[in-house]
Amino acid sequence: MADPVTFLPCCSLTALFFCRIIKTVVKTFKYFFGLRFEVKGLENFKVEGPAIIVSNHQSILDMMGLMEVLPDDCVQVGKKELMYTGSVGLIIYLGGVIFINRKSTTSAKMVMAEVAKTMTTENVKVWVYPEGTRNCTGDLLPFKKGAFHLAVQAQVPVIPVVYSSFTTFYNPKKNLFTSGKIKVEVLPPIETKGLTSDDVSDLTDRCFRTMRETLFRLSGRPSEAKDSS
Ligand SMILES: CCCCCCCCCCCCCC(=O)SCCNC(=O)CCNC(=O)[C@H](O)C(C)(C)COP(=O)(O)OP(=O)(O)OC[C@H]1O[C@@H](n2cnc3c(N)ncnc32)[C@H](O)[C@@H]1OP(=O)(O)O
Ligand SMILES: CCCCCCCC/C=C\CCCCCCCC(=O)OC[C@@H](O)COP(=O)(O)O
Repeated sequence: MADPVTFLPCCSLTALFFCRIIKTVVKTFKYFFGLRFEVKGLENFKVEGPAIIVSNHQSILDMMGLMEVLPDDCVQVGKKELMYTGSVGLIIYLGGVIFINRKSTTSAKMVMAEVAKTMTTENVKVWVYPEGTRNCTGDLLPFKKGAFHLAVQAQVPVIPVVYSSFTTFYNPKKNLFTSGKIKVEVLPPIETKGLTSDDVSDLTDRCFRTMRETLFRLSGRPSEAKDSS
C-alpha cells in the first residue's frame, strides 16, 4: 500500500510560520560558510496555481540554495530514509516534505499519483529532484520521469531551476569546501496542458537539455553543452 500523502504542514498557518523560521535560519548559514548566491528569474515562479519545480541536486549544500528561492506554497519530494534522521527528519516533515520509497516503484508511483490530485485542490507547488540522488560531477545524471508524469497528470507547468556547478569549491568525498559563488537561475515555465503520458519522454528530454545547457552556461562550460546531447 502507498504511504498516505498530506500537505498538512505547509497548508496551515502555523506551518507557514514554521517554514519561514527555517528559511530565515538556514539563509544565515551562507555567511558562516562563505557562500554567495546570485539568483535570476524569480519572476518565473509567479505562475497562477500549482506547478512542478525541477532542479539539479549536487549535495546537502543545496538546502542553503533552496532557501534562497523556495516559494512559500511549495513542498519537496524526498527519499523516505530522511524521515528517520531524528530532529532533521522532524523538521523536514513539519516543513511539508512528501516522502517516497525509492526501493518500491509501485509505492513511489502511487504516492506521486496521489500528489497529482492533491496539489491542484490544495494549490501547492511541488519541488522534485529528477536526478533522484545527489550528483556533484559538474554534469546532470539522466532524469527519472516521476516529476514529468506528475506534471502531465496534474496538467500543470514544469519550472526548471538550475544551480551552477559546485565542483570548483566543493569536494563531496571529503566533504570539504572553500568559499564560492553559486549562480541560480529559475527558467521560464514549460506548459503541459493537453499533454498525455505518451508525451512524458519528450517533456523529460526537453527539460533535461534545457537544464544541462543552463548548467554548463552558469558554470562557464558553454561548449560542452553543444558537443553532447
Ligand atoms: C522551509 C522549508 C522547509 C522544508 C525543508 C526542505 C528540505 C528538505 C529537502 C529534501 C530533499 C530530498 C531530496 C531527495 O531525497 S532526492 C531523492 C528522492 N527523489 C526522487 O527520487 C525523485 C525523482 N525520482 C523519480 O521521479 C522516479 O521516477 C520515481 C522515484 C518516481 C520512481 O523511481 P524508480 O527508480 O523506482 O523507477 P523509474 O524512475 O525507473 O521508473 C519506472 C517506470 O515508471 C514510470 N514512472 C515513474 N514515475 C511515474 C509516475 N508518477 N506515474 C506513472 N509512471 C511513472 C517511468 O516512466 C518508468 O517507465 P518507462 O518510462 O521506463 O516506461
Ligand atoms: C526552527 C528551527 C530551525 C533550525 C534549522 C535547522 C536546519 C535544518 C533545516 C533544513 C533541513 C535540511 C534538510 C537536510 C535534507 C538533506 C537532503 C539531502 O541532501 O538528502 C539526500 C537525498 O536528497 C539524496 O540522497 P542520496 O544522494 O541518494 O543518498
